[in-house]
Amino acid sequence: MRAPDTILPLTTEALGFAHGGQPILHDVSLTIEAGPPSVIIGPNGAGKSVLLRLLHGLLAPSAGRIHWSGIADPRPRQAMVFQRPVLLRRSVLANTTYPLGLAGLARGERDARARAALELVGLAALADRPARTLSVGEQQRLALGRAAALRPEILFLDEPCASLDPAATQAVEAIIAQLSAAGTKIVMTTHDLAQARRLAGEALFLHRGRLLEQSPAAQFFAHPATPEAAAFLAGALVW
Ligand SMILES: Nc1ncnc2c1ncn2[C@@H]1O[C@H](COP(=O)(O)OP(=O)(O)OP(=O)(O)O)[C@@H](O)[C@H]1O
Repeated sequence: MRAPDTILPLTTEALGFAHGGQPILHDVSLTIEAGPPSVIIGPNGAGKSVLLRLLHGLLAPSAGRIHWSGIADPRPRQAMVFQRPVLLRRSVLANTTYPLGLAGLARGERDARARAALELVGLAALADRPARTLSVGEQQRLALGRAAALRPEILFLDEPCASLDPAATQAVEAIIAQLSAAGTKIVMTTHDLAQARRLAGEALFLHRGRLLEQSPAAQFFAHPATPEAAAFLAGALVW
């Protein structure tokens, strides 16, 4: 049977996550459609990373459900990049081909895809370097290239620029914008409001484990619907 063309939209119904009796996310119902990046924002500890991990399937919900469109297994069609990438003690190229091997691609295809991805993230010239000798910014670009080589339909990014300086952040944002323009659905977290304004097509505002708003970015930033979001946008100390 032919695989469906898309696994989007992604919907959640009353999604909840608790750990050790502590509720962390409550009653999160959202729909993620194809299109420009969906950016999850909110104060530290709001549950942004936990939500991303639930959506990617790394954590199991304690309540509610996650539904992907279509009948295919969504796992091969999604990828995730973490705040601090875990790189193998191998070359930049080998780090990029490794997941392609796990995905079952033939050697020639692995190499071609990996080299194209390294080109995209500006690391083609460093293909033979041990990955762990890269700068922090280069390592994050490698993580993005490695994920992009899998050609996911949806790419989850957890604070992709958390430990980067402005130049490295700009490089990563350019890659994100390029992937998005080429049709990859980006779902990312950030606590950097300026970054959210630059990248977001829509904003999802999380506060103390609840999704208080999901709206088009222009609307959210100009007219937040809740006092919590308004205070957060105004730079008040919100937690
Ligand atoms: N895998 C996990 N299992 C149990 N609890 C977790 C897990 N990951 C995070 N938590 C807890 O869930 C709460 C929300 O954490 P989370 O990392 O999702 O917040 P965040 O909004 O991403 O914050 P930050 O901006 O600081 O990264 C915290 O209290 C954290 O300790």
